[in-house]
Amino acid sequence: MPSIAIHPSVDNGFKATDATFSGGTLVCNCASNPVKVRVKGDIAHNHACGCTKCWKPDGAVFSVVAVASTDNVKVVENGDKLAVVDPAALIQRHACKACGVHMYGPVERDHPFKGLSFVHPERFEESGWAKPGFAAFVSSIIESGYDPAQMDSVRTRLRELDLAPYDCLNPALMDYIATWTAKKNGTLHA
Ligand SMILES: N[C@@H](CCC(=O)N[C@@H](CSCO)C(=O)NCC(=O)O)C(=O)O
Ligand SMILES: [Zn+2]
Ligand SMILES: [Zn+2]
Repeated sequence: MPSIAIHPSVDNGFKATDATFSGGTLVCNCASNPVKVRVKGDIAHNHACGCTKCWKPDGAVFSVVAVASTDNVKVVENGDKLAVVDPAALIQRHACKACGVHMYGPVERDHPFKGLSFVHPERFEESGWAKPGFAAFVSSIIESGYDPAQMDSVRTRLRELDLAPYDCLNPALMDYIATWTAKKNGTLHA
């Protein structure tokens, strides 16, 4: 029986990570005049995301998404093709109007992720970026139409791929968010 599809970058074995990867150029899917976004330095917190909002390639059940410092993210070509998908969202996902690929999503609001941009490393021209380390918002795939009866199989497959499944973010990021919140409301002192 074919195994459950998660995302093309992990389904048939992940291409090796390069410890020296230090960023590159994200390119959209347009055959002509593609949008190009330069990311300086490595990405962090790469993960599979099952939420309905993150961009997924055709046929993928999960997106693969990571963060970079917004200071290190620069639109270098055809930025006129970009539009914000949902201006009300925390992550201001800038998508190519022609092909739909999300190119970068800065967080600008007062939030623990302020100053970070969400990017999809599979759009790098270069290889060598780090493999996703966990799976977030797994239950959310049901919101995109996934059969709820298959969720045990999905989580089993994610564990096989070393993508520990969580229905929100992983403990490290949830602790980071809660620490920021506790400091902001004065419960925790810096
Ligand atoms: N069930 C909802 C969840 C959407 C959601 O909260 N997504 C997260 C993770 S995105 C990358 O990890 C999030 O932080 N969203 C903020 C935003 O989208 O602006 C659904 O599936 O839609
Ligand atoms: Zn495009
Ligand atoms: Zn998401």
